[in-house]
Amino acid sequence: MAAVLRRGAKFISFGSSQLLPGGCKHGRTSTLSFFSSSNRNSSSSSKIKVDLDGSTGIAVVKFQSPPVNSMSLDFLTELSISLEKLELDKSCRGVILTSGQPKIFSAGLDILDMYGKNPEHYAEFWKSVQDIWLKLYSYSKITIAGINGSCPAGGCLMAMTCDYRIMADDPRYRIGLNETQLGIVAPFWFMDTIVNTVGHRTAELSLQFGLMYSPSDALKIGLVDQVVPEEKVLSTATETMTQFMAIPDHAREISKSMLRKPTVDRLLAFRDADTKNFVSFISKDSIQKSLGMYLTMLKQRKV
Ligand SMILES: CCCCC/C=C\C/C=C\C=C\CC(=O)SCCNC(=O)CCNC(=O)[C@H](O)C(C)(C)COP(=O)(O)OP(=O)(O)OC[C@H]1O[C@@H](n2cnc3c(N)ncnc32)[C@H](O)[C@@H]1OP(=O)(O)O
Repeated sequence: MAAVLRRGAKFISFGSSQLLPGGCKHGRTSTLSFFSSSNRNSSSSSKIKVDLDGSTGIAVVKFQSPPVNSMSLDFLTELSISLEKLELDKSCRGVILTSGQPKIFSAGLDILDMYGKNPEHYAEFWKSVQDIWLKLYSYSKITIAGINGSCPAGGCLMAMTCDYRIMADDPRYRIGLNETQLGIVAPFWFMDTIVNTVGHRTAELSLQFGLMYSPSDALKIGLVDQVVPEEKVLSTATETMTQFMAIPDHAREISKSMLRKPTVDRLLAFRDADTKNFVSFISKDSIQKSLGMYLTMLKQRKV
C-alpha cells in the first residue's frame, strides 16, 4: 500500500495530510486565442475556453483558471454554461475536457469557497458542484477527459464523469480522491462514481487511504483508460472521439443513460439532504480549522 501511496513521488506532509508531488509553479496570466475559420466556433469566458470544430463535431473545453484550475463557484458556473450551450448545439457531438494550465488538470474544489464563508455561500457552492456532476454524469454527448496534469479530489471526480480518460505519462502527475487525507469525507455520489469506475474493492482502498495514483497505477486499476505521452493527449482524445462517433448516437446515448441513471437518481433523490450535510459538515469549527491549516501549508510550501 505504501508503495502505491508514495512510489516515485515527493510528498509533502502536514499532520496526517499528504499533498501531491510538488515542483511546479504557475504564472497567473493567460492568453486567449480565437480562431477565424468559419468551421471553428470559439468562445472564451474568463476561466473556460471552448473551441468547437464544426467539421468534426468535436469541442475542446479548456480550463484556463490559473494557477491550478481550482473549481471555484465562478469556474463551475462558467463551465456549466459552456456545457449547456454545447449540449444544445446540434453541430457538436463530443466534448474533450482538458487543461490550459501547465502540469495541472484541476486541483479540485476551490478550498477558498469552503473556508471562512457563511452557510448560504457553502450551500450555493455545493449546489453548483452537484450541478456540474449531474450535468456531466448524464451528459448526452460523448465526453473525454484529456488529463494533462495532476487531478486530485474534485478534479478526479470531474474526469470520472467522462466516458473515457486519457492521462499524460508523467510520473509527477497524480490522480485520485484524496479527501480523507484532508480529514474530510467524500460524499456518497463521489463514492458511487469511483465504485462505478474501478469497482467496489479498489474503491474501498482508494477512498479510505485517500490514494493518489501515478498515471501507470491509475491505468492498472482502470481509473484511466489510456496513458500516452503528454504531447499526444489531445490527438489521442480526438482519435478516440472518432471511434465513439462511429457508433449511432441514439444507441450510445441510451446505453450510457441506462447505466448511469440509478446513480444520477440517487443524488437527485437526496440532493437537499446532501447539501444540508455538506453545509453542516464544512461549517464545523474543527473542519474549518483543518482547512485553514491545509491552506496555510499549501501557500507556505516551497519546493
Ligand atoms: C458525512 C457527511 C459528508 C458530507 C460531505 C462533506 C464534505 C465533502 C467536502 C468536500 C469535498 C472536496 C473535494 C475537493 O476537491 S477538496 C480540494 C482537494 N484538492 C487538493 O487537495 C489539492 C491541493 N493542491 C495541491 O496539492 C497542489 O496545489 C497541486 C499539486 C494541485 C499544484 O501544486 P503546485 O506546486 O503546482 O501549486 P501550488 O503552489 O501548490 O498551488 C498554487 C496556488 O494554488 C493554491 N491552491 C492549490 N490548490 C487549491 C485548491 N484546491 N483550492 C484553492 N487554492 C488552491 C495554493 O494555495 C497556491 O496559492 P498561492 O500560494 O499561489 O496563493
